[in-house]
Amino acid sequence: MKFAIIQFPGSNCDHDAYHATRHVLGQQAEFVWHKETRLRGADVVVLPGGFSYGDYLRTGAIARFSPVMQRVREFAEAGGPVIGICNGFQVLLEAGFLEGALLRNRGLKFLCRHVHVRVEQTDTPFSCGASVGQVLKLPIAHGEGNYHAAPDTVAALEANRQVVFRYCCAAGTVTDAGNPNGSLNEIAGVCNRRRNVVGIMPHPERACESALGSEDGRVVLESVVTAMAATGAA
Ligand SMILES: NC(=O)CC[C@H](N)C(=O)O
Repeated sequence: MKFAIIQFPGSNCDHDAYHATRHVLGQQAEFVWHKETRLRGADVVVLPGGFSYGDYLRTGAIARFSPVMQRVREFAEAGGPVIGICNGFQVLLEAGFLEGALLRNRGLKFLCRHVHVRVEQTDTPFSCGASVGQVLKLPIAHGEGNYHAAPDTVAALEANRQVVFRYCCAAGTVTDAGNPNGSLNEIAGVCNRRRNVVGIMPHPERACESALGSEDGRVVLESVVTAMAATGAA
């Protein structure tokens, strides 16, 4: 199975995503420069974390215009699995693949530490290997991770079960104490209505080996390998 890892100018978690998919999961992985207009037969698209275009204007606001994004849109519209991690999540929101926005963190500080998220939904390609209520210890590294949306949008996301990951405390209780950045409803990750596009603020690709302090992120990437194998893509 092949992962396409999109590289924007300023991406800095592209190599983490490559390492996790290629070396930890043992899958094929290829970098795809943002100016390219093909995805090289990829089965999964990863928009990695970083500071695309230096986070100028707004995070993800310039990257959404990169030529490759048209191809990513077609891929997603055809049902292909797409995950945006951190800055990738920001790009997906700016590009309108997902609803809402990521504001400056409550407290206005860049946060770099481990947090816990609870898996809320398992019928997405990036969570199908987990169980509902499973708690994952994952690192965050962001200045703009404060998920926000209009009240009716948040209500619709909840009603449609599009909140896939929620910040929680280590025991799995969802409270403000486990919310690092002020996100509404403790939202750490959402999916689109079709459920094939997922955005997540913490970094599962940086939590795939015990040497990094957690292997809990593996289930996110392994899920899509299992999901695609079931379709015959592997
Ligand atoms: N790790 C990242 O992807 C950084 C995210 C983003 N540019 C921010 O600081 O909000």
